[in-house]
Amino acid sequence: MPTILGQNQYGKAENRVVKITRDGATHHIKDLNVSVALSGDMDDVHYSGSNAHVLPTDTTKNTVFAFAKEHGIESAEQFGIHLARHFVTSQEPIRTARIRIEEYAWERIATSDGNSRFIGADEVRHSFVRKGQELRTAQITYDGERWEVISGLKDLTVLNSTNSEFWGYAKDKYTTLKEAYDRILATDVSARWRYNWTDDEQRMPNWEKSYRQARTHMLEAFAETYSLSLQQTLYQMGSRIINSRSEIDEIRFSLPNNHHFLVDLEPFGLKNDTADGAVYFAADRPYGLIEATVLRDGVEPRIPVDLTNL
Ligand SMILES: O=c1[nH]c(=O)c2[nH]c(=O)[nH]c2[nH]1
Repeated sequence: MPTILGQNQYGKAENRVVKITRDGATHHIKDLNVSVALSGDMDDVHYSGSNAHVLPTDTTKNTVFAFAKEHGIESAEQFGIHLARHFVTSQEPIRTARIRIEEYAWERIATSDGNSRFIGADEVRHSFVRKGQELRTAQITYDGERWEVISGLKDLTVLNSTNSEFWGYAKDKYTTLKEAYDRILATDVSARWRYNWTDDEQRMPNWEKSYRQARTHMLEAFAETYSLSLQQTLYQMGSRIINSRSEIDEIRFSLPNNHHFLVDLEPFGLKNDTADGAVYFAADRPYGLIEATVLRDGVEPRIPVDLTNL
């Protein structure tokens, strides 16, 4: 049966590019997922395997990161126009470039209520929380006598664009990680906290207020901690809640380390360091997974170690 080639396109999909621009202590973030699809005179590569017209998908990926560094990301539209024009005008066989962009929206971590102990909105200008993501959870158990209430949240995505380091760790012959003195710290917070309320209806906590406050304390501790490891930040977040909320005795966290790697743009003559306008590759896996319980001194741990069982 004779066959002919129909519509075809190719490129690198889902380039996760994060750009941090610094305006003094105030940082700005652009977080995009960029997919490139190129089409044109591509019969030969399909029919005979000749790659002469094929600009590698790897190159399209590099172009996305290099353009983010060199030309900036004013808007998804402007960035896409720039890329599409480049591919079509620089490679004769490429007739059409389709750039699809998803943009993740972030907002600054700021004080939500007057009585929290935040250090002042304009002092922490490098801390962000992803918009509209998290899920609130609750587990209530009653045996006819006593209650156990475990509340929590998951997928609360937060990011500090500075004030994070990681160095001085154990090394063996398999260690290749470079010590970091200024890195992005980002995680999707999963947390479960257990209330010490068990029976007295009169002394029942205000669940709505308690949730709001716990969330706020968590975000503030994340933003305010100068972090030497995600483990240290986790402990700060947990102890802030235990110390500020007398109704909560125990909190367990599961924190993926959402790695952001500085892209090596040296081959394109572009210096890419953390000083300003740094471009990062946001990797999705594998990821570090940091988990721990923080307890009020003297109480028994009761939240299951594996939060997926809750
Ligand atoms: O905050 C971190 N904790 C680690 O245990 C770790 N391990 C690693 O490779 N990077 C990091 N970062």
